Amino acid sequence: MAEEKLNVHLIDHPLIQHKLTLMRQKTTGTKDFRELLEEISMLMAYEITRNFPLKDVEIETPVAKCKGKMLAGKKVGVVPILRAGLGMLGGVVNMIPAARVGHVGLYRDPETLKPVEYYCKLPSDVAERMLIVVDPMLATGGSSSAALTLLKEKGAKSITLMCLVAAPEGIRLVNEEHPDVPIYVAAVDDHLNEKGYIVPGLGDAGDRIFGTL
Ligand SMILES: O=P(O)(O)OC[C@H]1O[C@H](OP(=O)(O)OP(=O)(O)O)[C@H](O)[C@@H]1O
Ligand SMILES: O=c1cc[nH]c(=O)[nH]1
Ligand SMILES: [Mg+2]
Repeated sequence: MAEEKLNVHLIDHPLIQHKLTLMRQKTTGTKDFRELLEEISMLMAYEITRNFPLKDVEIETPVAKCKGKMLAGKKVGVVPILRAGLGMLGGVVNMIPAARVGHVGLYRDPETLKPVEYYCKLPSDVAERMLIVVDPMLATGGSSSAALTLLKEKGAKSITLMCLVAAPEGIRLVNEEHPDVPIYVAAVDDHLNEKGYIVPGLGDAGDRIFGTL
């Protein structure tokens, strides 16, 4: 992938790599898996928001008046892709507590690997918000791409996609269908297997988060 010009950013902070390795291990149970995903999501949100614009404000401390900085610009919306995206929601909202939350429900048909939509509820001002779409797994890219298409149909203009583990196939598809959407990932894995699972990946994220294995 390295030589291609792709709209993808790897967030490979040592804490994230360590926690992701723990998540990948098949012996890691639901409680730890969920906690680690929330912690990584917080760290990724911290990185994604690094270039958020600031404005000067005048404040008064208990000691003196002074100038400070506060976030300026567009308000944020976080959109988890159900179910597994819910595992990343808490971490992002911890970092951006004023964010509104929309939900897009999609599952991947196990035979065709195509996304099937079953739910959509978004903030009414979605066109004015900077949306962060979260889903731990970007495999074929079908689910994320369908979610981005749906959000654009509903008026979204500014979207970032944040995934934990991606396959090169998924990055390529989302880049092709949504070149305007930057993708942030904690790892780019090797390939997809014949069932569309990311290799080495971490298995079925939704099942590991919710204990439905
Ligand atoms: O890139 P793709 O090939 O579309 O695969 C990735 C999708 O598959 C998983 O969801 P799943 O269908 O397992 O639903 P779930 O979150 O309800 O478990 C995952 O959370 C993504 O949404
Ligand atoms: O590896 C994969 C691929 C799709 N969905 C998952 O949860 N894991
Ligand atoms: Mg699943």
